[in-house]
Amino acid sequence: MRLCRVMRCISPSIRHVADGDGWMQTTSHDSGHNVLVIHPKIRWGKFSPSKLKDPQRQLDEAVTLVNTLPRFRVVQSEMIAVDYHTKKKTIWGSGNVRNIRKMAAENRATAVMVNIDSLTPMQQQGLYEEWNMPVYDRYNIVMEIFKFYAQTEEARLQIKLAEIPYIRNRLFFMLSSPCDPTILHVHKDDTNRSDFMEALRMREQKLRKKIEEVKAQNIERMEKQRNVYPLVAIVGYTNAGKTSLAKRLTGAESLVPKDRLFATLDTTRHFARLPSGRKICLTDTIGFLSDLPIHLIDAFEATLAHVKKADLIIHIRDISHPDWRAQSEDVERTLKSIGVENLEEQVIAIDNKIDRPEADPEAEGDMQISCTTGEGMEELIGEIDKEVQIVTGSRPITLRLSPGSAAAQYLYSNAFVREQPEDDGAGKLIFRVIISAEEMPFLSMDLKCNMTGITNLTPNDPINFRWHLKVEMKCTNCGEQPDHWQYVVANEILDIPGSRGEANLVEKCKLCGRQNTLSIVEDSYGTYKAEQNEKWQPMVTFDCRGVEPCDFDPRNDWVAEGTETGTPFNDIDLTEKSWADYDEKASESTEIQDWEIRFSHVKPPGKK
Ligand SMILES: Nc1nc2c(ncn2[C@@H]2O[C@H](COP(=O)(O)OP(=O)(O)OP(=O)(O)O)[C@@H](O)[C@H]2O)c(=O)[nH]1
Ligand SMILES: [Mg+2]
Repeated sequence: MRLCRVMRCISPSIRHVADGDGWMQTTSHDSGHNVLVIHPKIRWGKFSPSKLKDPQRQLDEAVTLVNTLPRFRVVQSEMIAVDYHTKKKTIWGSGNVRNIRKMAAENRATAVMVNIDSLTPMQQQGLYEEWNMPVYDRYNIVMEIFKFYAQTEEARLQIKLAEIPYIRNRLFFMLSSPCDPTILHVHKDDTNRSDFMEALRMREQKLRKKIEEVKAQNIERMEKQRNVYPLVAIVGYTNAGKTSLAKRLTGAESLVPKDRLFATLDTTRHFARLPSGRKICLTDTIGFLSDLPIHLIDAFEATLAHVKKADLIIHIRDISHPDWRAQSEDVERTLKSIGVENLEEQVIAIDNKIDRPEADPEAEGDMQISCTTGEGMEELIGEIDKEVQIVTGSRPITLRLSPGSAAAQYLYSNAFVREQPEDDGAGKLIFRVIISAEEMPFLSMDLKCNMTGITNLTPNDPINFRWHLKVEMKCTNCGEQPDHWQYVVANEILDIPGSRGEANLVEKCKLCGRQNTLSIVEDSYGTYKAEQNEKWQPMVTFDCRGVEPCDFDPRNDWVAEGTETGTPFNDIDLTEKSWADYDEKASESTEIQDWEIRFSHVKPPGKK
């Protein structure tokens, strides 16, 4: 009788399949269900669970997952043993299948959740026929949660992509075994296309393209930010305390920890200042969960790009959870699957919730904390500071600088100065700071060219020479690209508006209003020497704050001398970035070719 009812809906459904393209996964969180949750506990064999995973905890987690959905309510949960594996069409033998049907009826359940990562369409159909009610797996429930709670466009796109392999697999199944698609949690929207597989492929392609764009934007934003701040990502099993930790470290009001699985579905960025004065960009991320199909993680690639690209990853573990070891393994496995290769070096493991009586005293993470009481937080911040210094290659250095110099102001305004600088008694201050090469405000302009018959190429009068540069804004608030040439002259000194400092170039950012400056470092001029021909050689050093040169136009007024003869060449024109002449004394031609410029960070002049 039940079978007949199912069969009656097969033919129209299959016609739909052949006609339409707009296949979607159904969402049931609007209508809701009374759910019977069954965990198939594998008794023995190679598919029996890892010793770290307690089946009762797995069942408890499934109950929490289902109850996370607003209109879903677990009415009963049971563990029912199964031999060897869960691959049979109805998972259990007929006796257990009958018992589950009875249990569902007694508890007035309207749906059953079988706690395995994903049921095959054949199992979903087989169990539906046995129980005559929708059958969910872990994947279905997680997708329902994601769909209900996703807030941003990025999360929604990723969810849509994650559905596609599921829908494709169901549609293939329906071609050979027609059934009501809603049994398999798919339905069709109103659009009609005959080549539905092709339509699905097109949809996947479009989504992938959009997600690639989002990912590229995320990476670009991160790379830009990384130029300024080290990136620290917080990861962990869902509900471990990631958001709580991010809130503790940054004080961000917008972060609201919740006692709910997958409370965070989108990556958010926040800033924190470490004791060394270094500012870091901290990301709170989506939680991990065991036994999820890999394509679901793949689909969240754009969001997880923040983790992959992080300089340091904090893995927070809820050690008050009885299964924290298994959860920790799941997180490490997921990190590896998204391409984090060097867990030992890149990740610090933090044990959270030590205030709870259930906290495992034998947990052996790198540090122990409680986000609720704040215990261990100071040590953790010190550890993050130390790790960030290591990963960014920062080290303590001593600088002797003039009090009003641009470099001294750079150190102050970027909070590198943590202790009062000492007066050296000769008008300079001695700064002791922790800084990485990338954060140095000094940029060397290096030249590589091929010179024939000449040496000691240099501007004719370096301190009055016009260094024509394209200057890029580096202030964090915007990313203005340069479109014009401007020049700096060492002898032309400008006041920095609103400060007592001076610089050779002052540029106010049109977008953020910040005064950015560039100065030529005194006596930093180099000459291009024949002995190092075709090798990078420094020509001048710039002190940059908020701006950086990215191109140089040599123009004219350069000098050099014959390599063997010392013949002076006093008016070399490099407008074409090449030059040719003749050295009478040596009876040979002289040339400059293959002109190339690069800018590289260097140690500050005056470093002790
Ligand atoms: N007792 C105690 N509770 C904590 C601690 N840290 C976090 N919590 C609680 O644990 C729950 C989950 O915290 P969240 O910070 O939202 O966890 P999450 O890892 O961001 O969770 P998802 O975003 O859902 O993956 C909240 O109710 C927190 O108040 C702690 O150290 N001790
Ligand atoms: Mg969270």
